[in-house]
Formats: sequence, structure tokens, C-alpha cells
Amino acid sequence: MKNLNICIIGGGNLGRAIAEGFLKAGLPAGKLVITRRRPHLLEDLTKKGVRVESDNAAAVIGADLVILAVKPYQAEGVLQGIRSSLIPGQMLASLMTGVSLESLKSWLPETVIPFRVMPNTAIALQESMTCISAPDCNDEQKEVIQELFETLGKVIYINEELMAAATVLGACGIAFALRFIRAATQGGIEIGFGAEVAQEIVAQTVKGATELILQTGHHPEREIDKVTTPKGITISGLNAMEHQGFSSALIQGLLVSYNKINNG
Ligand SMILES: NC(=O)C1=CN([C@@H]2O[C@H](COP(=O)(O)OP(=O)(O)OC[C@H]3O[C@@H](n4cnc5c(N)ncnc54)[C@H](O)[C@@H]3O)[C@@H](O)[C@H]2O)C=CC1
Ligand SMILES: O=C(O)[C@@H]1CCC=N1
Repeated sequence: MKNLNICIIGGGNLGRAIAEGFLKAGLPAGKLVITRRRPHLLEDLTKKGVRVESDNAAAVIGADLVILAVKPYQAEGVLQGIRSSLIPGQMLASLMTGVSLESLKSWLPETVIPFRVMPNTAIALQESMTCISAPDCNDEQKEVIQELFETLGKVIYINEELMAAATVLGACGIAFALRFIRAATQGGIEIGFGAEVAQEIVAQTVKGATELILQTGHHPEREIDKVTTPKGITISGLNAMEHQGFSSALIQGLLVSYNKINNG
């Protein structure tokens, strides 16, 4: 991965997070170019040795992999701007929500094969859940892509039909999980802790719960059963949450996000 030259187009929330993740993973700063219309906003990356550009067409020259991280409605215009600078053999990863491979192909030269990548902002800390759909890549290209994104967290390959679902569960999921952390922290303050301590307790507890599932593969309810003492306080709290629609609210939210991708 240290040999790949990578160009990120669109240094916003996600583009910047990916650049930070690559640097943490040991990619030499000189192998990375990132673009933004107002490059001075990425001054911190410039200081780390990353080339920051406002000219997309110049930035893609020499890149083995171009990562497109602009807003979905900007996709076509940005690709038209770099189209004539792309050369056969370059790979193009699109992070854009709801932009199909079919659309990408119609905006790209035939010799450039696009694939879709759906990471989340934890990619900055190499803790992303990254779902990839690359039906037009060969096995060797898939291996290179997998190896690259595995330096930034977990990777799974999925069919493109599942990309919208992956976006909601994995990418939006960061915000959903953080809202749980915020709410639990607010509850913790009401029952006696200062905000900072409450947040630390909640965040470490969520991390522990996550590890119980990731390391054992157990169903969450199996681990919940170990916490819910009969006639105890946990089951009373859980049931009160469910009476208020806890699980239902979460599932409804996922569906609203999902339907918005499909219906615009
Ligand atoms: N933020 C997230 O957690 C996730 C975002 N995505 C997708 O990633 C894409 C980017 O999302 P965000 O980073 O949140 O948006 P953002 O608005 O923070 O970043 C987009 C960046 O592109 C820059 N930009 C716009 N036009 C440009 C151009 N012509 N040349 C160079 N740069 C240009 C903007 O200045 C901005 O900094 C979207 O398509 C989104 O659907 C996917 C997964 C997660
Ligand atoms: O909210 C959004 O549209 C983007 C896509 C997934 C995360 N953020």
C-alpha cells in the first residue's frame, strides 16, 4: 500500500478523515494528494507534507487510485472536469451516497473502472467499517483494494444492491451510535456524574459492549441475559425503554434514511 499514489477529490468531512487514516496507517505523506475548492482549509494536512490542490485535473495525474468524496450532486461535474486527465489503469473509488456504478461509468472513460466504497468517519482512526462493491474489478485489483482499506478498519465486499443499506447501517450508523452515547451521558448527569466523567463511563461501556459482540460473535440478547438479574434493575430499565419505543425508534430511523437514498 505504501507504493500506491492516492488522490482524494473533496477534502471535506470524509475526504479529510480518509487522509488522516492513511497517514496514521503509515502511508508516506508524499504519496497523498487531496483537493478542495478552498485548499487553505486543509492547511494542517499541508503541514504534514500532503499536497493540497484546488485543481482536480492536475491532482489526478500520477495517481494509482482516485477517491471521489464530493457531494453526490457534484459527481457528474467533477468527473467531467477530470475525465480527460484520467489514463487507462487508474482505479476510481466513489464514496458518494446513492450514485450508481452505472452513472459513474457513463461519466468516465471506458478504460477507467469505477468501484464503490462506503466507509464511515471512524476511518480517521483506522476503525472504519468499509463496505465495497467492485463487480468490474478483477481478483488482483480486488485484493489490492481490500488490502488498502483494511489498513483503515474492517472491509467487506457486498453486491451493489446492498450499498444503500450499507450506507445507512455503517456510515449513518456512526451518528446513530453517537446519539445513544449523548443521551446516555445526559442521563448519567441527571443521576449524579459530571458531564466529562459520565461521557467517559458511557463511551468505555459502549466499547466494552461492542467488543463482547465482535470477539464472541454472540447475539446481543445472550450478553444482555447475563446483565439482567431477575427482578433486578436492568430489566426494569430496558423494559421502560422499550415501552417508550427504543428499538422501534431506531428501526424507523434506519428506514427513513434508507428510503431517502432510494427516493431522493
Ligand atoms: N460524512 C460521512 O460520514 C459520509 C459521507 N459519505 C459521502 O461522501 C461524500 C462527501 O461527504 P462529506 O465529506 O460529508 O461532505 P463534505 O461537504 O464535508 O465534503 C465535500 C467536500 O468536497 C469539496 N468540493 C466540492 N466541490 C469540489 C470540487 N469541484 N473539487 C474539489 N473539492 C470539491 C467541498 O468543498 C467539501 O469540502 C458524499 O457524497 C457523501 O454521501 C459517505 C459515507 C459517510
Ligand atoms: O448523511 C449523509 O447523506 C452522508 C451519507 C452517509 C453519511 N453521511
